[in-house]
Amino acid sequence: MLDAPKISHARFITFEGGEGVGKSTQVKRLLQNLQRHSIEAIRTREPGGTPKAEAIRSFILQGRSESWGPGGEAVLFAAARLDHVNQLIAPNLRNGTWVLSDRFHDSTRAYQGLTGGVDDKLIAGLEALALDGHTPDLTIVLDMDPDAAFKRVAERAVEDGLQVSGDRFEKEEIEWHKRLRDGFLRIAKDNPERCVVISAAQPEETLEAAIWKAASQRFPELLAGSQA
Ligand SMILES: Nc1ncnc2c1ncn2[C@@H]1O[C@H](COP(=O)(O)OP(=O)(O)OP(=O)(O)O)[C@@H](O)[C@H]1O
Ligand SMILES: Cc1cn([C@H]2C[C@H](O)[C@@H](COP(=O)(O)O)O2)c(=O)[nH]c1=O
Repeated sequence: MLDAPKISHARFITFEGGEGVGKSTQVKRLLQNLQRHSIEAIRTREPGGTPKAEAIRSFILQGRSESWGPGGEAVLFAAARLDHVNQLIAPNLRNGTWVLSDRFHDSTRAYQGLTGGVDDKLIAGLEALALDGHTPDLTIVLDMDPDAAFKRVAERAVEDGLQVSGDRFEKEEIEWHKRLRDGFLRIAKDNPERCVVISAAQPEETLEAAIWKAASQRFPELLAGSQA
C-alpha cells in the first residue's frame, strides 16, 4: 500500500548572492532551525542537486563551457535546473517537505543575464521551461561588498588546504563582481513580494537570527509552537 501523502504546506526557499557571502553556511543553519521546529526539510544546491545536474556543474565550473559564452552557459544552467526541479524539488514539495536551495534561477538572471548580457527574453524563456511554475516562496539575498566576501573565500581555501585559484566565475575581475552585486540588488528590488535583502557582513549567528526573522514574517506557521 502507498504511504498516505502528507498535508502539503511545504515552502520553497532560495538563497542568492555573490561568491563567498555565506549562502551555504546559512542554508545549513536554516535547515537545522526548521528541523528543531519539527519541519521536514532538505537542502540542495545549484547547479546540482541530482546526478545529471551535478555532472553539468562539474563541466561548467571546470571552465569547459566558458567558450560557449554566457548564452550557452545559460542554456546549460537551465538544463541542470530542469532536472533538479523535476527529480528533486517538485517531488519533495508535493510530499510536504520544505526545500532550501543554495542558488536557483536568480543566479542565472544575475550572472548570465544582468552581468553576462544575455537577453531578458532568452532568460525568461529558459526560466519558464526549467521552473515549470516552481517559483520560490521566499528568496534570501545575502548582500556584501565582494572584496570582503573574497577574503572569506580565500580564508576558506587556506583552511581547506587548497590553492586560491577560483572556479569559473570566481576568476572574474572585481568590477564584474560589483556589477553582479548590483544585479542581485536589482532583482530583489523588482521582486519585493519574494525577495528579502539581508546584509551578510555580520557574524554567522546574528545573520542566522535575521534570516529566521525574515522567514517567520513570511511564514507565520514558524512562530506557532516553539522558538528557534
Ligand atoms: N557571517 C560570516 N562571517 C564570517 N565568515 C563567514 C560567515 N559566513 C560564512 N563565513 C565563512 O566564509 C566562507 C564562505 O562561506 P560559504 O561557503 O557559506 O559562502 P557561499 O556564499 O556559499 O560561497 P560560494 O558562493 O563560493 O559557494 C567560509 O569559510 C565560511 O566559514
Ligand atoms: C545556479 C547558477 C550558478 N552560477 C555560478 C555561480 C557560482 O560561481 C557557481 C556555482 O558555485 P557555488 O560555489 O555553488 O556558488 O556557478 C551561474 O553563473 N548561474 C547559475 O544559474
